[in-house]
Amino acid sequence: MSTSVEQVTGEARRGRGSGEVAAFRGVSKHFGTVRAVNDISLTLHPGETVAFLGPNGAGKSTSIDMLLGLREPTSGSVTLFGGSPRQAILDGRVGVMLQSGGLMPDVKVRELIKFASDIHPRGYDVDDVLKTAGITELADRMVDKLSGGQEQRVRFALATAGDSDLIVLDEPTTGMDVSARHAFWAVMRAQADAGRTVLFATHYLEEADSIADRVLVVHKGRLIADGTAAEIKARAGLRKISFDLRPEDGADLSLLNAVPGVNSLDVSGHTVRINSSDADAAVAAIYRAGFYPRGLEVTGVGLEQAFITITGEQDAADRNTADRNTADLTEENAR
Ligand SMILES: Nc1ncnc2c1ncn2[C@@H]1O[C@H](COP(=O)(O)OP(=O)(O)OP(=O)(O)O)[C@@H](O)[C@H]1O
Repeated sequence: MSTSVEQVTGEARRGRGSGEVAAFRGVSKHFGTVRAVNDISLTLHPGETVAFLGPNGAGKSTSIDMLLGLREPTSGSVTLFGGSPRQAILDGRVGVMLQSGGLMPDVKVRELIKFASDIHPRGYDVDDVLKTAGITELADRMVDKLSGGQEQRVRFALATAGDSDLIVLDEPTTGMDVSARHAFWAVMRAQADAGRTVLFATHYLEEADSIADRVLVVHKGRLIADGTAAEIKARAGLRKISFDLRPEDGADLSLLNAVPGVNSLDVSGHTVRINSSDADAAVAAIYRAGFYPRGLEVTGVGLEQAFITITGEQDAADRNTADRNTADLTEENAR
């Protein structure tokens, strides 16, 4: 089953503000022959928490750079709050946490945040920012003596300071330990509950699944899915079937290879796990083949499996197109 942006779309915006925070209109960005971003159109609405997912090199950072006016599109347009990204940033409407960019050294955390407040168009209370980000205990530490995870938390504090309308985070939890991540997402939820729009790129799919109310999947520069995590999981069309087989039931495991709709099959000890695109047919076939499955469970797959399926389908579709083009060319040359 192939999944298109049109199929997985729209529903994520239910109940959200109808205004426009950001808009990409037919945006492409090429670096020489590399099509880093390829004809992306999308709108972010007020109050959405949006996860931006994609394999390495998919075009997430390039898209974020264009959203923030750090790079110009090769074609198409990007607007923030109906105007230019640069203007929105000058107006203090955007809080940002990027992957790169060091913090100012030789100052204490409190001094750094005070300095950032002094130059921020909206200004803010330093103690409030420290408290909100949960880093009050780091206030008197030297910035260049922070651990990687602590530095991430300070960068996050700067991104959330200033009551901006949009917070953009590029892989914000990289380098954070489990408890720091939990604390981080608790703060993020509060930010989203306060009505701020949050866009974050991540490779941690379980974070996207539990935090985001809208998920964008980019692959090879194209937007290939846009919906809630539940919609994307459902559209991947997969169910997970698991059961145990006892040796005394005398099952011939090779018969499992003939079960229809099997996307992946894993037999470990007596436990069988199947990812299936047609769980009903698969379960019926398992019984028909004479198996006696114990503790049979059919559940939905996680966002990670859905992500692998959707990006894999896109790769297969691209290969088919390339094969067709080669065949057409060969035919043309033969004429
Ligand atoms: N300045 C540049 N010059 C040339 N190619 C670039 C440049 N910046 C990015 N690219 C290429 O554009 C593509 C998209 O890169 P991008 O950094 O946007 O991906 P990403 O989705 O953020 O990846 P990751 O998850 O690895 O951070 C990649 O093929 C990358 O090599």
